[in-house]
Amino acid sequence: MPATFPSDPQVHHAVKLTGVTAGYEHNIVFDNLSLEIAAGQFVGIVGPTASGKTTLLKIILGLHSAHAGKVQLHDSTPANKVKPGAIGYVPQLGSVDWNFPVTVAEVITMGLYTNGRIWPWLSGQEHARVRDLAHRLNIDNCLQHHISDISGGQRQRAFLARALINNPKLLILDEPTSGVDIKTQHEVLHLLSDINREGISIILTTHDLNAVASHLPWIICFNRGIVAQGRPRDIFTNEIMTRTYGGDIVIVKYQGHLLIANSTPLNFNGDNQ
Ligand SMILES: Nc1ncnc2c1ncn2[C@@H]1O[C@H](COP(=O)(O)OP(=O)(O)OP(=O)(O)O)[C@@H](O)[C@H]1O
Repeated sequence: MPATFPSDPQVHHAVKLTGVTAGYEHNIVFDNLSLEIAAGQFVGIVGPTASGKTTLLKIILGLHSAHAGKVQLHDSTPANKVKPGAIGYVPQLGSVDWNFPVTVAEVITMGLYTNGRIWPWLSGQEHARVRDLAHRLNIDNCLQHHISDISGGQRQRAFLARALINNPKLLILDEPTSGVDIKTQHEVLHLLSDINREGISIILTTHDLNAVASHLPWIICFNRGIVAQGRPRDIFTNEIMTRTYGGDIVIVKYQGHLLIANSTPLNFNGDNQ
């Protein structure tokens, strides 16, 4: 198993972190972190809660400043100098206020305002782009619906369309598979694979280990630093899962598939004890 994604001088990087230390006031979340993600990669970051996954995404996005180290996007650009819109970001949808009075079309259109523009009118071309993206993501029939009146999977697609509206080269998603059923999780990951095949680099975080094991080509196990990274079949081992999560995860190989389960038995009430 390669320790890192092949480091080749010819490889263009979507993201390169060198010796990055980051955290909040007295809480250092990770120290001296180096990470390279090649352009065109589709990477899943997994790890226990509070292990620093969102903090890492915020550092890449330039939403949070590192205490030390260098953050580069697309080979040489300092992360905070990247053109607005060059990175598409889908935040954790758990943090969104669904009572906010906006329609799906307005959510998608908001993506156009990340570049600091203030005029509210869309050109004919921009209207067409909103419609095309909605069609592509199969939400064209709910463009005028209020965001509280659509399903979790449709909301995820609406925010994905918002992130894609500026044709980003890099797409970053924080837990895009949370809060939706297993079928929708697979649909979202299929959709992301299609988007990745068009040349967009993708980085996502997730707690859905089975979903990423079957859909993503490259996994980073993260717990306040990189525990391991590689292809799912090399990463989802009992040894690496124990190092990442402690002792609660077991891996079962069944008919050529990896099944990842919580090893803590349930009692009669269904509560973990
Ligand atoms: N805005 C903040 N201010 C202070 N501490 C924070 C802030 N955001 C996160 N933290 C702390 O930083 C650590 C890492 O949090 P982070 O959200 O990056 O973890 P995570 O792996 O994304 O968690 P989860 O899987 O639960 O979303 C935690 O100890 C958390 O309490």
